[in-house]
Amino acid sequence: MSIQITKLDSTLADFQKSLDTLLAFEAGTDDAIERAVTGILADVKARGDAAVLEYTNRFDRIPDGGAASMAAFDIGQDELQAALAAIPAAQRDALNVAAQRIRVFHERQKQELNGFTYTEADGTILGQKVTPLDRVGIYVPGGKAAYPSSVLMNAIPAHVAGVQEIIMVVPTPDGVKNQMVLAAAAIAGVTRVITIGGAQAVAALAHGTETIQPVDKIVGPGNAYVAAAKRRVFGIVGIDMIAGPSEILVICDGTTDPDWVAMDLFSQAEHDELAQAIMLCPDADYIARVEASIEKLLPTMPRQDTIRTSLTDRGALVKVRDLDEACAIANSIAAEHLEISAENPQQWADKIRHAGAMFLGRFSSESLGDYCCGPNHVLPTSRTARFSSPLGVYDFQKRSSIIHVSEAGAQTLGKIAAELAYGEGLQAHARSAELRLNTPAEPR
Ligand SMILES: NC(=O)c1ccc[n+]([C@@H]2O[C@H](COP(=O)([O-])OP(=O)(O)OC[C@H]3O[C@@H](n4cnc5c(N)ncnc54)[C@H](O)[C@@H]3O)[C@@H](O)[C@H]2O)c1
Ligand SMILES: N[C@H](CO)Cc1c[nH]c[nH+]1
Ligand SMILES: [Zn+2]
Repeated sequence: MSIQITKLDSTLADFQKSLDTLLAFEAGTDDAIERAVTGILADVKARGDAAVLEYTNRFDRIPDGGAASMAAFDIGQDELQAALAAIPAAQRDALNVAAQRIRVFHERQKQELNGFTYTEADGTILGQKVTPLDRVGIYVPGGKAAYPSSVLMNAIPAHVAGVQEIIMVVPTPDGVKNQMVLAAAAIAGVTRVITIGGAQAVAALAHGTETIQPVDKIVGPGNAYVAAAKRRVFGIVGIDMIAGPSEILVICDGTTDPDWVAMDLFSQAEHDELAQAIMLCPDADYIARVEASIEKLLPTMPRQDTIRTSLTDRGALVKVRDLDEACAIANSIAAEHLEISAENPQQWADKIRHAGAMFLGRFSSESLGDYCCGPNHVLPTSRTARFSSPLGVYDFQKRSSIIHVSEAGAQTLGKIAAELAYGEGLQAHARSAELRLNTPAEPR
């Protein structure tokens, strides 16, 4: 069955409109999903564990009539270690190497984020103290596929930041626990694993229940229900970002093997029917070759229905005037993943301002970044890369300002503060500063 992937041409008058239509998707804004999530959040807040239990039994199709109590969803450290010991050695080795590379990258990130202090001539000390969050919830998606790599990507930066308690939630559809997910949790040092998912898990982490203590922040990707729930609990807890369905944008100069590019597009399309996969290229012949590769390779793919829907609904092959224009379009799309599959990729990367992660050169397939390069794979989607960043150590830390004013400093700063406070009509502020002056000023 041939695939109808959208073809756009940037030289045509209706190009921008067609592109906007293709991109018009916002995670967590579907009305029906919003209504369902609002109900679930309120119910879990009101009824706690009983509601989480009911929703989990129903949405995750827990067998044998469902679990009788929340205890059934808790996975102890023994079970995590047993899973680590039981998985094939090749999987264990791959997880360990990936974990180590992710740790090294995030340790480097932590060094960049250290606090600082400096002392002024009059002895006043100013600075910034960085402290980890106490307790975080990490959401690991598990509805359509299991993601051991997402366990590592969420938990390792939390660990590196110094978070003491990492509570992981992950749904187990049909009650099936993925052993690699449990093994990854053992490697990443997760404190507690609870096999619940969706909006009910987000609600439990945010509000707390009889058996789950509320966390300070919830991080991690998920489907539209998870995204909508995170949006709604923001303020009660912190959230990292809304990381929704995956996206890939490939800028290609037309010299990469077209099979490579086709498979790179598939790699994100296979996540979700709502995933987005787009290629920008100035060479019409090459675009036709990529299309032929898509046709050739799709029947070989196990998840071809998902890929087909994703490419049909949210995929595109775009003919651009040149790579400069490709970079401008890439900035407006602000994709989660941007591959620059071209000679001298750095010259084009210099022109990119908005992308969750950039993969430079034809050997940097996005799939390597998903698993083991080291940088985080939890990335902003739905054009939010314009204002947000990959999940990182900074998401698990906060900053406190340090202000230690000397007596001499209080003389200079007191006069300035008082002047500004009177200007704002705030007497107490002004007097508080003036009382510390060696030569007290008369109240104004
Ligand atoms: N950005 C990233 O780093 C990243 C990484 C991995 C996966 N992803 C994305 O995460 C998403 C994972 O989605 P998923 O569905 O596989 O797993 P998920 O864990 O996000 O969602 C499964 C849960 O959704 C809830 N749900 C499903 N249907 C429902 C309904 N009708 N009503 C109420 N709740 C319902 C259930 O509670 C279920 O447990 C995909 O879009 C994938 O592309 C992103
Ligand atoms: N590409 C996903 C982020 O959009 C992450 C992932 C996990 N496993 C495979 N891929
Ligand atoms: Zn992926």
